[in-house]
Amino acid sequence: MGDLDPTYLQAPEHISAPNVLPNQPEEVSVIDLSRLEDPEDVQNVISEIGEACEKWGFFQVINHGVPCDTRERLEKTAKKFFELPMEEKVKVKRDEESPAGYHDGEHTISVKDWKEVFDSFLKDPTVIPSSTDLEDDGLSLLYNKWPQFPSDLREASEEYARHVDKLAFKLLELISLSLGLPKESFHDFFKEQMSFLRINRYPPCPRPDLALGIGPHKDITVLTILAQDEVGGLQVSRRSDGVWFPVKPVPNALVINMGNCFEIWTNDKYWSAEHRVVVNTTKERYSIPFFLFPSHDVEVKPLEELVSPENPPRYKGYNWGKFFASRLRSMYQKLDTHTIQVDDLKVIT
Ligand SMILES: O=C(O)CCC(=O)C(=O)O
Ligand SMILES: [Fe+2]
Repeated sequence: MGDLDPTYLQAPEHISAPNVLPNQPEEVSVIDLSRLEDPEDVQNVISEIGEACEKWGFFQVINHGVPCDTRERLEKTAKKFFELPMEEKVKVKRDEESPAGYHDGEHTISVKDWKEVFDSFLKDPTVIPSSTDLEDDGLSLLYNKWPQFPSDLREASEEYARHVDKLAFKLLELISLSLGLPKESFHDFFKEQMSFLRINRYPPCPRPDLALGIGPHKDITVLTILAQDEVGGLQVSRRSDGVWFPVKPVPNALVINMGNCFEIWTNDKYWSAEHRVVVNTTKERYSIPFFLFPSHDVEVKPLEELVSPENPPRYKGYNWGKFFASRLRSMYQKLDTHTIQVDDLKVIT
C-alpha cells in the first residue's frame, strides 16, 4: 500500500462510503426488449422506458439484439491489446489531431481517473468543426488511424459498434414515442453523428479509498450504451435525493444512461444520472461504453414540442460540434484547468 500519485487524489466527499446503498434499488428497470415482438406489450415497454428516464435517468436492457459473441470477441481482443507492453500501446496513443486511440488516465473534472482507455469513432472519418470559434464554419475530419492499430481489434470494434448503433436508433424511437413524439423525431440529428466506442480497463488499485476509476460526472451524450463485466464498480446517484447505489452487473445486459442532450431536449423532464466508478485492490474491470453523439451542426436546445408558456425553456441552446471541440481542447490542457462541462453552457432563463 504505497503512496498514490497525487494527480489521482479525489476530494474525500467524492469517495466517502456512508452515503452508498448496499444494493441497486428494486424498482430500477431491467427491460426485456424481446417484448417488443408482442404488439400488445409494446406500449408497456415504451411507458417503462419513459418512467425510467424520468425517475432514474438510466435502465438496463436484455435481449437487445447485440449478439453476445460479438461482445465477447471485442472483450477478448481488447484484453489482448491492453496486455501489450506500454511501448506498444503508446504507438497508437491519441493526440491533439485525433482523440481516437489509446490513452492512460483521463481527467474527470481535473482529477486523474484510475483507468486506461481505447477509443474509436463509429464513422471513419468523423466530421468536426475545425475550431471552437463560433464565427468559423470550417470543418475537419477525424480518422481512427486504424492502419496503425491491431487489425483484430479493429474488426471486433467495428462489428460491435454497428450493432450497438442499431440499438441506439431503436432506443431513440422508443424514447421519442415515450415523449408523445413521432417515432423518428430524433433521426435527423444523427446524419453525421460523432459517436464513438470506448473500451475502459480499470486496473486493480492499491488505494481504492483515495482514487476512483471515474470521478462523478454526467455523460455529455444523447445516451450511452454500456457493457460492463461481472466485477462491478459502477455507481449511480439517485435523482430524488442524490444517494449513491451500485449498478448490478446483469449477464449480457446493457446499461442505458441518458446523457445531457436528453436532459436539455426534454427541458429536464428526463434526467441524466450522475455516476462514478469505484475500483478495488484485486480485480481488473472492463467496461465498453458507446457514446451516442449528434452531428456537428446540431443545436442542442429544448424541443419546441416539449416547451410551453407554462413550461418555458430552461436552457439556452448550444452548438454540439463547437461544444465537443472545446471539450477536446480542454482535455489537452494542464491538470489544474477546469474541463468544460455542459452545465457551464446551460443557462437557466
Ligand atoms: O465503466 C463504467 O461502468 C462507466 C464508464 C463511464 O461512466 C464513462 O466512460 O463515461
Ligand atoms: Fe459516464
